[in-house]
Amino acid sequence: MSLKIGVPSKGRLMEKTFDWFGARGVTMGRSGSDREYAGAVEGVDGVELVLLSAGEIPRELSAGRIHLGVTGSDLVRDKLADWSAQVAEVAALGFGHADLIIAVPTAWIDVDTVDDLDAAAAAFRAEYGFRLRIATKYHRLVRDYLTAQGVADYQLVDSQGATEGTVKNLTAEAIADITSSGETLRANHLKILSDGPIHASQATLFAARGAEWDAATRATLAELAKQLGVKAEV
Ligand SMILES: Nc1ncnc2c1ncn2[C@@H]1O[C@H](COP(=O)(O)OP(=O)(O)OP(=O)(O)O)[C@@H](O)[C@H]1O
Ligand SMILES: O=P(O)(O)OC[C@H]1O[C@H](OP(=O)(O)OP(=O)(O)O)[C@H](O)[C@@H]1O
Repeated sequence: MSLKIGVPSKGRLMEKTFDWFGARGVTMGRSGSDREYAGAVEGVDGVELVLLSAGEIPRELSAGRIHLGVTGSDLVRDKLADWSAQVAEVAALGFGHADLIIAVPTAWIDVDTVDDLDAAAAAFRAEYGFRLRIATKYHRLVRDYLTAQGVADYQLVDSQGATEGTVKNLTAEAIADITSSGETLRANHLKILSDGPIHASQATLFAARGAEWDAATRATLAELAKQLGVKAEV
């Protein structure tokens, strides 16, 4: 059986993933045209490339349909319950850095921390009769974080894109989203709570604990890990 490795098929992580492996002597590329989601790996025998959306890689790892996968550490933590029981972190790849943060309108001069947000949420509910809305696609990470911080008087509203626009559009009062340059937040008159990020994400190589690891795939993993200069234990 060959070892299946899932890598992002497009978007901001794809090229840098190819570069990271290429710099270590493992060449990845699409096998056909730009539109074909099949790929080839050269440099280590027995590795099969599977091109997938970054957002789907956590689920494919969890199901054991791929042995290894590259995606953002934020996506694995958010999409998988008890993620570390399902996947092992093999290597942080040093690119795709982005912080998952909570942001509120710049005009909220009394709100700078999560504690302030907690107070504002209570006041909001008293005044408007419904819970303050936080727009996000990171439901698990945000919920776990706010629970740990003792914040309960809020509701999450789902936003799968253009999340910073929800405040202006009056569908949320605050947002929780990924930021890297901060440009999108600034452009939408939002400021980050000062407590630090919920999660500092980067592209990471994961191994699926539940994939079928037979003697052949284990041998391929050992060879690949040696070539990449990483330690891989599943
Ligand atoms: N502005 C940004 N700068 C750097 N990294 C980012 C930024 N926004 C998101 N990311 C990271 O990129 C990863 C997601 O990549 P991308 O947006 O290309 O995938 P996706 O939205 O899942 O794409 P797809 O539509 O293929 O599923 C996440 O891990 C996220 O942390
Ligand atoms: O801090 P910045 O450098 O401005 O980047 C942050 C933006 O990048 C991501 O959006 P993406 O480009 O993936 O689009 P999306 O809104 O469709 O998620 C993220 O959701 C932010 O909106």
